[in-house]
Amino acid sequence: MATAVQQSRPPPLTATSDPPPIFDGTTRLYISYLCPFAQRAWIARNYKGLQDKIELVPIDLQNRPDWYKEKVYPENKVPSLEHNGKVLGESLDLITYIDANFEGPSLVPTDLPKKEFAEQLISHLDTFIKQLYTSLKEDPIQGASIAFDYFENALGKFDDGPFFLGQFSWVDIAYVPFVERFHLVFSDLFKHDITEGRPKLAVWIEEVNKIDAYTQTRLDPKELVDIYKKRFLPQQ
Ligand SMILES: N[C@@H](CCC(=O)N[C@@H](CS)C(=O)NCC(=O)O)C(=O)O
Repeated sequence: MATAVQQSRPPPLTATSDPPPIFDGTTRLYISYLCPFAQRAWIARNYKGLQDKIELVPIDLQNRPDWYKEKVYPENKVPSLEHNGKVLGESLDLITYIDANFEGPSLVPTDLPKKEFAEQLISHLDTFIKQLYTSLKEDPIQGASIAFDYFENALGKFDDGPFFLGQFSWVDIAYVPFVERFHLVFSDLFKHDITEGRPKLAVWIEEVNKIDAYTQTRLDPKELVDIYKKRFLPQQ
């Protein structure tokens, strides 16, 4: 696996941090390093090579500054994007917004069959995520099997590359934070390898891990597993 040098991560802003000079014309992406939704927008920003055009502002959600809700984003969630005097939210909207409003390689296909398949996969996201989180409380292997069989099958649709639409796109970005988490969590907590019997998923994971725009956003595996252990297996 290609391992790029980890870019330095600014420390998260907390309840005692001053706000940045909001609406001074700087474009800012507010994230939390732990949030899978924020990770999507962060990957899109990196993939398009916008590191110098979109400033990353990490927030400590457990110790959130009041000014974030009051001055930046009344929804009080991450991610949000401050751009041209406005603040926008919702991770999937932010990926397509960043794609449409900034330079860099395109993330949304124009080819009709791919566009349509992308919509189908994006509308399946809520189901996919729910299946995985529910499985942790019920039957992990069964839940993983339903969620990742769909994934494996979807990867067979286009054969001009290892990703959902052949080439890397916003669909891969939308799914990858959850695959990262559940690949590790199933392996560590339940000794279950989600790639077993799913060769396309195995290649997808391998290929996505060659993309710096993504690897720069990955969580520390130990921290990730600890968070899930505490949340889902409190007795251990
Ligand atoms: N639908 C939103 C979900 C964002 C979201 O739930 N973010 C969480 C962190 S992972 C958050 O900010 N939670 C803070 C809160 O709910 O108070 C998106 O896709 O951007």
